Amino acid sequence: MDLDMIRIALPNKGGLYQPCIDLLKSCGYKVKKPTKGLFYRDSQNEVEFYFLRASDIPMYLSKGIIDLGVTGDDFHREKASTAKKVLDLPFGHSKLCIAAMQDSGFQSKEDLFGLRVATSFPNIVRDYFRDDQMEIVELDGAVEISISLGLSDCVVDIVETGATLKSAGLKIISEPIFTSNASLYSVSEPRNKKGIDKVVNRISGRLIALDYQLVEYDAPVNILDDACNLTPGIESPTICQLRDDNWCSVKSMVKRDEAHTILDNLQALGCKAILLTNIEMARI
Ligand SMILES: Nc1ncnc2c1ncn2[C@@H]1O[C@H](COP(=O)(O)OP(=O)(O)OP(=O)(O)O)[C@@H](O)[C@H]1O
Ligand SMILES: O=P(O)(O)OC[C@H]1O[C@H](OP(=O)(O)OP(=O)(O)O)[C@H](O)[C@@H]1O
Ligand SMILES: [Mg+2]
Repeated sequence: MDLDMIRIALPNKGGLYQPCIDLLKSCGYKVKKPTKGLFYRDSQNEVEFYFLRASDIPMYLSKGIIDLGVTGDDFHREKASTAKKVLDLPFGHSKLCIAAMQDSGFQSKEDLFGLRVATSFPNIVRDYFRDDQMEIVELDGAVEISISLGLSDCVVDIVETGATLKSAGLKIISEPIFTSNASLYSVSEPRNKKGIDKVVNRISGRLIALDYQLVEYDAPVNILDDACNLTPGIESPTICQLRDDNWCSVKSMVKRDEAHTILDNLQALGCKAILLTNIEMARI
């Protein structure tokens, strides 16, 4: 084992796979899953990628076998992992919901006491219901079909849009029991903290870059204060004098989801040559 290399676990398939690859590539890592293999080394950046089941990544982290891993918060909780959450990632948003047949008549958690519940998250379900009489049927996947096959009376399953449950003739009962997204987790006692921090700084820089855009515009000096109030930036806007003394050029970071409203308001103030661009990477 090369101790200089940081070992990073990524889900080998499913909904988290491609967003993970895209995120790491955008951070400058060379990462690809070999057609048959589960390992790829990026020597230049001193990292090794291991492609594992999302549900197994918490265990590898708990045992200190890998340094960093991306998985869902639901699996982290289910496996009672000792890994430390480092970053929330902007994908893999889902909920664990209780569901039963549309015509079952079940309306609340209490209606399910003593019955059979099928799930891939037995520990979360046990903690939620706290009912010794309930039978928890553990399944690896395709949980939604277990009721119509006669294996269970209800399920606790991952829901994003609800389309899977709907097409299986199921309805959601009560509030979600767990809300999840993909996160970057770190081993709790790092052997190479410097190396881990380097990776984490790149990824958090990319997340900031995704959250913000760069606005540049020319403002008449008499409205400069008003314009800067609209675009205060993170530290402070950059201001350059134009050749024409009556005008300044301003550059500032703005939140992506506020950018277009800010552009409307800058234009209404009398600013010109307003440009909005994406940020590839940011180190704040
Ligand atoms: N439809 C979805 N939308 C958003 N996140 C999801 C969705 N399905 C699963 N996830 C999340 O992705 C992670 C991996 O889920 P899952 O176990 O389904 O992986 P998978 O690779 O699809 O494996 P499997 O083939 O066994 O289902 C979980 O943390 C889960 O919360
Ligand atoms: O609410 P929805 O938008 O329908 O998404 C939820 C479904 O997505 C996941 O399945 P996935 O796509 O991973 O397929 P899988 O059955 O192979 O896990 C999950 O296991 C649910 O079945
Ligand atoms: Mg899946």
